[in-house]
Amino acid sequence: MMADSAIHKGLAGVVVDTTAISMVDQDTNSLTYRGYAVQELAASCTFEEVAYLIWHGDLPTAEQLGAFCAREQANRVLNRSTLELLRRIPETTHPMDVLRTAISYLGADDPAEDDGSVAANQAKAEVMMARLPTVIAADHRRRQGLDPIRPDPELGFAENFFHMCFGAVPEPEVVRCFEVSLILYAEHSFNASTFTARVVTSTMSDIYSAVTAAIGALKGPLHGGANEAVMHMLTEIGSADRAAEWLDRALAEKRKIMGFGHRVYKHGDSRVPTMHAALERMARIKDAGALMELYAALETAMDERKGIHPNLDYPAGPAYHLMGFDVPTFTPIFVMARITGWTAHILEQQAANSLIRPLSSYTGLAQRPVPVQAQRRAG
Ligand SMILES: CC(=O)SCCNC(=O)CCNC(=O)[C@H](O)C(C)(C)COP(=O)(O)OP(=O)(O)OC[C@H]1O[C@@H](n2cnc3c(N)ncnc32)[C@H](O)[C@@H]1OP(=O)(O)O
Ligand SMILES: O=C([O-])CC(=O)C(=O)O
Repeated sequence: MMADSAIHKGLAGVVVDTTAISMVDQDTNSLTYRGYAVQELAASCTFEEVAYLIWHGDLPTAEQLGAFCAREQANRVLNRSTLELLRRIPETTHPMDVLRTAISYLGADDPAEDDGSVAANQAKAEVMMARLPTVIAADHRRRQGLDPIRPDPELGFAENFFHMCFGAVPEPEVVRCFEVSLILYAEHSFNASTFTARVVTSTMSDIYSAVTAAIGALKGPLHGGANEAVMHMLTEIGSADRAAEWLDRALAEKRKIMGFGHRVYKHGDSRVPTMHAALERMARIKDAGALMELYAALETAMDERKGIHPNLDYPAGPAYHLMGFDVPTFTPIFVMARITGWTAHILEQQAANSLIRPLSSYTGLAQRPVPVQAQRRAG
């Protein structure tokens, strides 16, 4: 094969493979999952329906959805050894590291014979989707010195997460705002964490290794970690009247403004209007006018100074804060949703695999002889 000697730093603009899972179109500023606009899915579907769609290519019938939800509900409970593991992880550990460890352990603890088949990996993906919220909620409660709450099989995926975190399910509008965020976070083509999962899969490694690596990639603040960083930033700024001055200083210090900019969307993130509307609903419910003024002031100042628009993490961070989650839970919630996209891509990569191994252009020293030992030791 002929080598392409051009350097594509960060693989920007490089098309590395095909996918039939989602389409991110920067020209029309749109995002579709299996051909459906994400805004329409967010308006009328449950997260469980969207998960099924991402995995199977079509929305489920009532019968398919019933069977899928029954499996999800049955898979939620953590076994004793996983609970023991969670108790032994230091309390100072970031929840993303807790999740990375938990998924890695789930793989080690999986009694299934790993034949790597589509059916086996689909079943493992379902188990991860069902168990991740239980791990995240147990860890959320541990930070407050509270015992875990068992999942409630009578509740839907989103409702059950609130139940396991807080021991209560809030009003339906809050649950719906949360569910909308999960739908928007579920899938986004070849983003850094999904690509990481595909790289690991391309070596014919196993699904748990691919998801563990993807969690590590998502944690960084240039990717999923930005939803936590947004909340820290808003807290640091404090109030709307300080936003412009704070931004000028941050830009002068060459800081990256969290929740703004995107590798693909240069005219605004397709998911932001839907998540912004959910955030506004949350702000009305929680009477959070001051936070919304600060949010708008920073957005306006960033547009005026740099012409850079918010990405999904900008409205998602404050929305999760208003829902009552502590900041370290924000990126794990992203994982709860993106597990669907990651595992769909792992299955797609397996179905038409080619080892992912790009080239690099060497800039180090020219070849030179290894000095004899006496010369080496003399320095
Ligand atoms: C769900 C998600 O993962 S969405 C992304 C979440 N991440 C963030 O919100 C972190 C903040 N954003 C960023 O760091 C970037 O916008 C990224 C990493 C998301 C995208 O980066 P890239 O595609 O590499 O854009 P790039 O860094 O080339 O930006 C182009 C220019 O805009 C500037 N820019 C882009 N985003 C930002 C930002 N958030 N704050 C300040 N300047 C920015 C860059 O400094 C660069 O300026 P320059 O040409 O003067 O050097
Ligand atoms: O696509 C990206 O590069 C990042 C992103 O928005 C996502 O993963 O949801």
